[in-house]
Amino acid sequence: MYMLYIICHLISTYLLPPPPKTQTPSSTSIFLFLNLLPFCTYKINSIVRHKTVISLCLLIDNVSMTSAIGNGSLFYRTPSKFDGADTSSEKLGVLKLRACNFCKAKLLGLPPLRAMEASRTSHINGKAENVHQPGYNSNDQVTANDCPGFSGKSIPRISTNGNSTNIVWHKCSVEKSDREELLQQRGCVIWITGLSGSGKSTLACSLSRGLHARGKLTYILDGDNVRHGLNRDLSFGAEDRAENIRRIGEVSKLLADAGVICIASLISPYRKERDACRALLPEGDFIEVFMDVPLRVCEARDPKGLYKLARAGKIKGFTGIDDPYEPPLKSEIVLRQNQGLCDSPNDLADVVISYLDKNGYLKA
Ligand SMILES: Nc1ncnc2c1ncn2[C@@H]1O[C@H](COP(=O)(O)OS(=O)(=O)O)[C@@H](OP(=O)(O)O)[C@H]1O
Ligand SMILES: Nc1ncnc2c1ncn2[C@@H]1O[C@H](COP(=O)(O)OP(=O)(O)O)[C@@H](O)[C@H]1O
Repeated sequence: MYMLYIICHLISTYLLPPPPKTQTPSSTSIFLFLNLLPFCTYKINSIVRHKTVISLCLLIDNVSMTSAIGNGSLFYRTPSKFDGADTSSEKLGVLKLRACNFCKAKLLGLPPLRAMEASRTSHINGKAENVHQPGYNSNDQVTANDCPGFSGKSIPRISTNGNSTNIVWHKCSVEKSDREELLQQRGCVIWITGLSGSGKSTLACSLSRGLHARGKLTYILDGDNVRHGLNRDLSFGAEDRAENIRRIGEVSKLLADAGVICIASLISPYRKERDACRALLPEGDFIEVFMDVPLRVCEARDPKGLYKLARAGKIKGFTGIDDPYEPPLKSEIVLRQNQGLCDSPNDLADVVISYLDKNGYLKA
């Protein structure tokens, strides 16, 4: 068999015509075919399974085929970066785009993406729904949603959501679980609630630092900070607070879907709105942390002087003073003082990290 390969190789190298000067797509394909033919006869059976195909893809795309197969046998010398399967398939015309993606994933050690068929459950309005696409064929490798501009046969489901009419949910074959595998963690929301001065922001920061040190991707949505941008239009009136909570809940959901461990720290004084945020996420992915610190402790801390202003009547509707705070009834984690003393922020963060660890959020 090896002899046969060597003979074919010699024929390919010395007897086949020299590379064409003009590189038209048809001459390119014919020339490539002639040159690959002897090689294929040697290992036609294993070419799909064997790493040869991996090497071929890379070699074809990255380096001159001249050095790979024989002297002057092939003609394209492409840039050394592997920046897209379309480029290589366009140039060579023979290698399947999917094969190239597979090879690239193999070489980079990435797990292959699941087929579209396995991923048709989606969350719409917080409810798991089966995204039904009429005409969807499980054998289709590309759907309209996967490829904008593709005029396939599936008719998407049009829906109405609040004031948004005629909207369509677009799905992509790269899903939450794919991102989680990449990040080696599970996307979730840690929702820290409590009075002003109870230590929400401090805990959020310690937690983020602790998780970051363990190689986990986090992002903090702090009420104060979000009110500097996205929620700058909102006041501290009941309706606006509810909207503040709702928006942060929606952004948290997106971050969790991105695979991130999202840390939301805001007073979020209303139980109903907090529970609505919980309902946006799959079971277990909303972890409520209640900073159960008495008002007198928060007031004694008063790091921003706001309690003083509120007591003096200079701030109206201050939470805990003249605006309500509804403590959670059943949060996953309650952090309270021990014999009148607060644990350090790092110790409190460790409690949360242990919870995440125990419940499998720190691995994919
Ligand atoms: N009226 C009133 N009540 C409570 N808090 C007030 C008020 N006015 C301003 N602040 C400052 O705003 C921070 C709270 O913002 P949040 O977005 O977390 O509040 S809420 O969830 O919408 O209730 C809060 O920050 P924290 O102390 O970090 O909680 C206060 O600094
Ligand atoms: N675990 C803790 N023990 C003692 N003091 C704390 C603790 N966590 C935070 N603090 C202090 O309490 C004050 C309020 O903390 P902060 O994180 O800003 O609360 P919040 O975000 O809930 O308003 C700050 O002065 C902070 O240093």
